[in-house]
Amino acid sequence: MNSLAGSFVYHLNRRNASYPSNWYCKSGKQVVQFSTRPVSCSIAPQSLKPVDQFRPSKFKDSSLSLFTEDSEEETDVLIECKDVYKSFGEKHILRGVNFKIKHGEAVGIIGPSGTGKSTILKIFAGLLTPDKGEVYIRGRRRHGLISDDYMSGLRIGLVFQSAALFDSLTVRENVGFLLYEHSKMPEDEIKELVAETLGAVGLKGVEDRLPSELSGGMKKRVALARSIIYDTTSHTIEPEVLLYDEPTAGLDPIASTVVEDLIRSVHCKGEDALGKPGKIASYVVVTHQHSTIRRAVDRLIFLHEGKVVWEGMTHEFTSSTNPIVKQFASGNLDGPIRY
Ligand SMILES: Nc1ncnc2c1ncn2[C@@H]1O[C@H](COP(=O)(O)OP(=O)(O)OP(=O)(O)O)[C@@H](O)[C@H]1O
Repeated sequence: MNSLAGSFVYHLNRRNASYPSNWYCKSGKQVVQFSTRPVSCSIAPQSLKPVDQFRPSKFKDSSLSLFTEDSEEETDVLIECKDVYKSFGEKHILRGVNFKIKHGEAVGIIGPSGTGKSTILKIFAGLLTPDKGEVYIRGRRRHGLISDDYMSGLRIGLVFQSAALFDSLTVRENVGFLLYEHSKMPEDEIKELVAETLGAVGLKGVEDRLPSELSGGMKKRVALARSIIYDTTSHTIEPEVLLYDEPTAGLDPIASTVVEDLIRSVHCKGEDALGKPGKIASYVVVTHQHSTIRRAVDRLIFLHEGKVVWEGMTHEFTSSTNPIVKQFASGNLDGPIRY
């Protein structure tokens, strides 16, 4: 697994794609670690609609690539990969990846190690560019990096494998980081919002702790809180899509269940720990864990040797007759997947 140094909600902002390695937040504390600016990409402030009423807009700008078909099915598509290729030097990782994720879906991307699952998430987030092929987000072609001007307004949250909290900042400062740094919200409102957001992920009374005083599972929940918090005073909408890279890696089975349920709870079809409807419209989880596959997602996309080899509903996974899926599901050493 490739893990990035910084990881949370990313602001896609062309002017500030990177920070110097020694970097200080407003409070004067050194937070370093970022090679890439934390972004909470915001999809153009549109009229706020409940997520179940949302349909992607059509754009008139002819310089943007659009879906050519105008069917209801196409307008429901949130993310589309069309024949995406990506190599790192001689390593040809993605070799013609095609799939669509619809608005509102909870999708898992699974497959053997090194097959390019995290690479796909990074392409969605604009941290990497495909060598060939196209990625569309809400019908708008993602040409390049987080600097994509026209993607301004798109909110994509990332929760990476390591919680990647700033060690020198308290939980409150970590969760409220973007608001302290980039919003005009008064500090007491941020404090209140941070407490509420931590409550939504089932964590109360830990605001003044440092990350070193938390368990692994708690850190992941703090990272999740950091990715779902947003400036309630601005016109931007809540995160459109959250991308989770191995959110349960390294957790014991019970801590995994807590995180899996949490992922469900912040989805618009769920209910958070405070009993409120979740705010995340759609999410994509990259995982190896069977419990996460079963519990946290509805549909699966199976990647092998750089291509999608199977797609299906989660309940179809264990009964699939596809030899690659069968081997992966059973953990058998014999089969088409070679290590
Ligand atoms: N920036 C990079 N530079 C060079 N190689 C890279 C880079 N990013 C990824 N790779 C390589 O690409 C391959 C795919 O990596 P990726 O992390 O996407 O796989 P994965 O399917 O998520 O793997 P795992 O399940 O083990 O986490 C790996 O061999 C990795 O070493």
